[in-house]
Amino acid sequence: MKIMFKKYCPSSPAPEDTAFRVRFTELSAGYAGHPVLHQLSAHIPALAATALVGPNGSGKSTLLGVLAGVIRPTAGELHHTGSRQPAFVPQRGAVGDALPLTVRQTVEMGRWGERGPWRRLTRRDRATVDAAMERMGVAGLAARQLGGLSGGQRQRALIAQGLAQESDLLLLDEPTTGLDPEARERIAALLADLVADGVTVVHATHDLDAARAADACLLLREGRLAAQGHPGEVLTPAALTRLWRLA
Ligand SMILES: Nc1ncnc2c1ncn2[C@@H]1O[C@H](COP(=O)(O)OP(=O)(O)OP(=O)(O)O)[C@@H](O)[C@H]1O
Repeated sequence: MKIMFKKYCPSSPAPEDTAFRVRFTELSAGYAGHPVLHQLSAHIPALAATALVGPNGSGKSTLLGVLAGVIRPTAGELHHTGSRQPAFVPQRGAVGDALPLTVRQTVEMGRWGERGPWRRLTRRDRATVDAAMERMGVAGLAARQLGGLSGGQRQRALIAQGLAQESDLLLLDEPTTGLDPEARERIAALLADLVADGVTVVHATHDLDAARAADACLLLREGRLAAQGHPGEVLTPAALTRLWRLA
């Protein structure tokens, strides 16, 4: 099993490097005594949005964890063309309501990878945090407790934490689940803006409209890749019926 981060060299990208941000081959992964992903081979296109779609338990979050580097593959190859560590935004429900954190403190945690949790943030760190909050439209909520926000506000604060990591690869676990249509649209528009600005976005989703708006789609079934390609080709009525009937 190999995991590789390629050194970033903007002046002379190899031709293949411009095409994908992550590529994996025969990738398997899971939890102690519980294999989940089985021999997946696919790539995540660079500077594009990729949707991970599949029924509950099909392995979307596990694949995000592998791409984020928090779950170690048990077999296969994983090749990153970027040199920056991916930024991972977990499911909103995984972030405790009871945590006594303000929005600003939450977003500041995005600098910990660079700074460490106990070091004072530099002026540049604070500017990065401010810019991330501004970008996600949560600057006006900076002093509010995370647990007291609406679902959409909280999701934007968590994405701002991801942005504060200044990665070129943003991984999001169900960023629009449980949100009303307006909040969903706002997040979809913000993610599209990030892609236009050079961020590669991968999001696990049950929201088929969000998946159809992506540039690429990986369809998972029981930890295996059922299809990959453009959402228009992958998310056909026949494929979706088959997938959910078998789920
Ligand atoms: N920490 C864990 N320890 C053991 N098994 C786990 C763990 N997390 C997930 N699993 C199992 O791995 C399998 C895949 O789960 P995963 O969360 O990756 O699927 P998913 O497609 O993201 O599901 P959902 O749509 O419900 O979020 C499931 O059988 C799940 O029970």
